[in-house]
Order: sequence, then C-alpha cells, then structure tokens
Amino acid sequence: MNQPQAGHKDNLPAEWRALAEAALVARKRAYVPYSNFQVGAALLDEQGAIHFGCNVENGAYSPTNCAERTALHRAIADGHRPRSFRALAVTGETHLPITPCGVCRQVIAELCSPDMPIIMTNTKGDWRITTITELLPGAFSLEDERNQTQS
Ligand SMILES: O=c1ccn([C@H]2C[C@H](O)[C@@H](CO)O2)c(=O)[nH]1
Ligand SMILES: [Zn+2]
Repeated sequence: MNQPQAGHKDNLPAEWRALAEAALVARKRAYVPYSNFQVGAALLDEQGAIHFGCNVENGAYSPTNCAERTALHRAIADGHRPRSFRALAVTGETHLPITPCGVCRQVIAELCSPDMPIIMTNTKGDWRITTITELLPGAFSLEDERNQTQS
C-alpha cells in the first residue's frame, strides 16, 4: 500500500476526513449514563450519504448498543444493502484510536465487505485504517457453513 495506514488528523486522507468529523458529531449524541464513555460512528453509503451512530446504553446493561452497530443497523433499516458500504469511521476518547468490540466485529463481518476501510480515530485526531479481515480473521459466517460439504 502506498497510502499511509496511520497518523494524525493532518495526514488523514481527505476522502475520510469528513467521515471522521461526522463520527465526532455522532459521538456527542451518545446516551451513556452508566459508562459515561461516548463513542461515535459514521458510515458512508454507496451514494455518498453518511449514517450516524452513537452508543445507547441501558439500565439492564446487556441491551446496550455500540456506536458501530447503531450506524450499521440504521442504514440497513433505511434500505441499504449489506456489503454496499464504502467506509466506517469510529471515534472515542481513547489514548490510541478506538477499536470496535468483538460483538461489533462480528456484525461488521456480516454487513460490510471484507476490504471496506474502517477508520479508527480518537478525539485527539489520531487515526488508523484497517479492515474487518484484519480485525476478525476467520470470522464465522452462515454463508461459509452452508458451503461446507455435509458429512
Ligand atoms: O468500539 C466501541 C467500544 C465501546 N463502545 C461503547 C459500549 C459502551 O456503551 C461503552 C463502554 O464500553 O462504549 C462502543 O460504542 N464502541
Ligand atoms: Zn461494539
């Protein structure tokens, strides 16, 4: 790859800068009375529109929805097809760029193409670009299961 894979906001490729900024806007909408840890996500669709996501917590804890899943599920509900997305940005107040949790990785593996850029950032503007193939190698998928020969 000749593109940089990590850096600070000044050298974030221009095509992803607006998406990272949208994730910062989404982050301010987080509903986090339990963790007080705000996360924002922004998903770019194939028409170039941005879908916002924030974490939404719950008093029973397990219903909590991460920012990444909020953005992805909203876009699917709005009629966008799985694996049609161009990029996903995520941001939080972390030392290093925030990385999606295990549950979100499984959902990203289902709904995004294996090579879709995932732009991980933090509120200081550090960033790293990765893919779900790198974050969740060997992901379980029902598609693969169905393709296995029966024994
Ligand atoms: O990538 C991440 C990591 C964590 N969270 C949320 C879940 C919970 O509300 C809070 C603390 O884990 O942050 C996200 O939304 N995305
Ligand atoms: Zn998550």
